[in-house]
Amino acid sequence: MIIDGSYGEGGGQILRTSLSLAAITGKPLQINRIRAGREKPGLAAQHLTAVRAAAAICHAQVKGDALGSMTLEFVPGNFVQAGSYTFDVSEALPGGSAGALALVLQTILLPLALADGDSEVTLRGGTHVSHSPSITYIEQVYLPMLQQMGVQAEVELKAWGWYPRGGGEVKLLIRGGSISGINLVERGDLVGVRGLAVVTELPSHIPQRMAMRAENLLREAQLKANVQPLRAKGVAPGAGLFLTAEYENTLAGFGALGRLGLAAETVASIACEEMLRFHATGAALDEHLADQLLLPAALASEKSEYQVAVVSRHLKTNAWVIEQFELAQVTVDEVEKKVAIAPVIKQTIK
Ligand SMILES: Nc1ncnc2c1ncn2[C@@H]1O[C@H](COP(=O)(O)OP(=O)(O)OP(=O)(O)O)[C@@H](O)[C@H]1O
Repeated sequence: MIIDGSYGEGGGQILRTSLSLAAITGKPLQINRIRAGREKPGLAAQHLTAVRAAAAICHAQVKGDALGSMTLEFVPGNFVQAGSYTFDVSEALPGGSAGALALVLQTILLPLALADGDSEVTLRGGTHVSHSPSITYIEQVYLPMLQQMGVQAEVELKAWGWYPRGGGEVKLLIRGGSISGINLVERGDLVGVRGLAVVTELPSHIPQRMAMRAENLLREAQLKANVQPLRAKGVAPGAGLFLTAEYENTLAGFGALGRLGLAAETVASIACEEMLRFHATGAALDEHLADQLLLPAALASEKSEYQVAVVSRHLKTNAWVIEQFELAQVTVDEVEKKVAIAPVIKQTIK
């Protein structure tokens, strides 16, 4: 299988989806022009860790696994082995890295979820960093939605890791099994919004102010909201506000990260505005879950269909990668914003 890493979005997701699918199907993979669409193309610490993690679970032989590399050859050695693994993003870069460990987690989760046996994975790196799912999103939104598809996995946050220091840690438990399809065309009524306003190594008035502003903004919009302030220990200062909207049939997640010079109230309003924008669309899935559920849906034993808030370039690019592996037919209706996934060749899995 030869994949053009510059296709569409031209980002890291093409690499990660290809790695997951190569591990699952056992198909040798060559990927060229990796992250050609990005300012600093090639493998960064997070991507290199994902390559090493995917290789470890299926004993792959790898060429091109170096920082900045734009080509990779990945030849799986055997079927994915459930077991105990540790992957550390900071080891991929001299001086450490806050690369998003959620993206490494997503690369190996489905291969391990389809393997025989249970796995326990320790991941170290950034837990809450921009342009990636936070571990709070993984815990509150992504894994519970996967659970609706029969995937049994849970994550525990052991240490917070923010940009630029990283130093976070999570433990992931996965029970091997199969994946079922999902139908999420109707999201149902809003049950409520819950949130976490968190800081590490910063004064307690910051999470309190974030939580209060978020609750006020959401209540002004007539939404039931409960946002908990939390002051935790960490290796460095960090702050963020994370919201989960629970609807009758689905979950959606939003967040904003604090930084020096950004008022606590502003962090809260950025996350709330994102949530309210999504709520107004009436859609079942948030923009990010929309591209992230494609892969489990393609690996499921039934068809899936869902309605999304935004048909993003990430979504269309991920659909293209999945189709290259001939595992599923993905139909994206850009007018109705509906995505239909019909898995095709089951015998290539396992
Ligand atoms: N706020 C967020 N919440 C949940 N998921 C997110 C969020 N921001 C980004 N994501 C998800 O993170 C993934 C990012 O993929 P992308 O291809 O941009 O890769 P990347 O490895 O971060 O690399 P690159 O630097 O190449 O962009 C996508 O699945 C996207 O939906």
